[in-house]
Amino acid sequence: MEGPIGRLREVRVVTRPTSDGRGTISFRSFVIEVPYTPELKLSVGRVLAVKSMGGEMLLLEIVDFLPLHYSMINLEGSIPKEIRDEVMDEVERSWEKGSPESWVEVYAVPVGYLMDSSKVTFRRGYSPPFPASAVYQLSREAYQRLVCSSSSEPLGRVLGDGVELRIDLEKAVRYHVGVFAFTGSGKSNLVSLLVRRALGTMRNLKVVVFDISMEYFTLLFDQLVRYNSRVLTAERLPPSPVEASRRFMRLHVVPEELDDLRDKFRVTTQRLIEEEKVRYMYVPSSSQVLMTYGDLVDLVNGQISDNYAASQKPVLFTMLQKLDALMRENKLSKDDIVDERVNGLLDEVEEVANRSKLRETSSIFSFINGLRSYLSSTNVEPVSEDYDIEKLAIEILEDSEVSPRLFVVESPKVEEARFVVSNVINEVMNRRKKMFSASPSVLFVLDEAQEFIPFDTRQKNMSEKSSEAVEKLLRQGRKYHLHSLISSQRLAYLNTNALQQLHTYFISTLPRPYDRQLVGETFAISDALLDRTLELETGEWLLVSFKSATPYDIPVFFRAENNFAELRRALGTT
Ligand SMILES: Nc1ncnc2c1ncn2[C@@H]1O[C@H](COP(=O)(O)OP(=O)(O)OP(=O)(O)O)[C@@H](O)[C@H]1O
Repeated sequence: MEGPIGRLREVRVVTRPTSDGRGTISFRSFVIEVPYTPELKLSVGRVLAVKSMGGEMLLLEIVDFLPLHYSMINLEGSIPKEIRDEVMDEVERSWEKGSPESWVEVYAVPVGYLMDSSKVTFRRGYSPPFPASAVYQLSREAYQRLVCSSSSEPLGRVLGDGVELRIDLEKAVRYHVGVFAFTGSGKSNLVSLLVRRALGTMRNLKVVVFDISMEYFTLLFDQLVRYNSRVLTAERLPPSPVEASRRFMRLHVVPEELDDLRDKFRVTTQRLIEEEKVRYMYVPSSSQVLMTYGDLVDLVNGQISDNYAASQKPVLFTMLQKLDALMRENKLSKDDIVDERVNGLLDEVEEVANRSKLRETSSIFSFINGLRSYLSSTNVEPVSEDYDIEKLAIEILEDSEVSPRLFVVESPKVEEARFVVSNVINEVMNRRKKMFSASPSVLFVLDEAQEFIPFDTRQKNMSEKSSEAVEKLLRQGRKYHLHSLISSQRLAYLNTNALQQLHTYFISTLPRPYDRQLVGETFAISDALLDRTLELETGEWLLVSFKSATPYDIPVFFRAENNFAELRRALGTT
């Protein structure tokens, strides 16, 4: 620990209603008086320690600070102007040289840890601090031990003191990651940086980026070149690689910062097309969405609860039992697509209906016939030799050194993107569940996540399906080594069940108080700390993590490395 910087003067408790309005939440805040000198260096996010009743040091994090001068405290408008000016001239001069009458009021909040100062060890807990006690600043080494993992390349530098921030990416990925910030704060830059670091440090990881804004082809360009990879587009490209590369480039915006690399991009894209790294993926139009066994069970259940004559209901229950037996026997899940195996079942149910002496005009017969004609009209065999979602799922799960590691799946049409997201995730999860091995690990990246897991799925086409798939991935994915990184502009628009599954949050400017309050409540962090995110510049982030990215759950403000700079370096153009 370094020498004392000041003394604890006051403890305040702030209480407010929770963001859902159902209860209240309180935060403690401390006021520390620090003597002012022109050399004094303070920054938001710095960690302090103060002696507590339990004998250990209580850790606090700075959320704000304000210089004060004794002469200004009672300098009200009732004092003649001439005297006010004279006092203020004096005070202004004092900031340059320091004065015993000036000090800095530092506001800090407890971060939920106590420190044994002799061994520099930390444990979770809270113990009330003694008022008027000396407050210390943590040494650089102690701070590093608190917030930095030893593994992986740095993600950036801590704001204020420049410590390199290294996080435990493997653990962060395992427990799912969220990136939340107002548009233009650097979300896609950070997401790309995280993908880059994850591929670099986790040798057994594959990454699948679902891209509706068509940004990641450029943001991860060097990574696509470096690793075996696939960029999958729903656009049919011309057969000639030169033409195809021109067309493909037209579909993508090369950011201004990389304008000088436009030619290099075009020529290399042509190579990627020749190597089949960039290729067309067949996506059935939404009208061709195929019925799953889950849909069929729902349909039969729907028939049972409809106004059917009582005489038909036992037959429908028999149909459910037979369906259940068929699924068990064939190890089918509710996400598997219905196929010709259902035909036999329909014959049996028809037989039961006949034996029950139901009238020929009974609606159950038209239900069975409807299902038969659906089965004969859908071609559930692969439509063609095209690369499709099934092939993608197979490649994602392929555990071989030569199989692709990075996939960018482009679909700018939101409804289609939801279809792709839900089908890819379901296909990968179902296949993985039937496998003996949980290798490789897979990270699914969902940018603009509000489109896939919206708060309200009722109004949006296909969003119920994508929301269900992503929620399942977030809940069950970890045991199958399937993980997720989601990014969005507004937390309020997202499905809250999904948010609770994320253990690591990167937050930049979130202008709406509700969004900040939601994060505060999820991680029990003070509003005052989250309010500081309003002052963050592009590329600056607050990292909060629960038992994952950092050794202890201490919120860290940092400046992320610039993804574009790394891209340039990798392309040898710096
Ligand atoms: N860490 C960083 N260092 C330097 N510049 C950065 C950093 N992060 C982002 N920028 C710059 O800020 C700009 C916006 O970044 P980015 O496109 O990632 O924001 P965004 O939040 O994804 O925006 P949008 O929501 O509009 O897509 C880019 O020009 C990028 O170069």
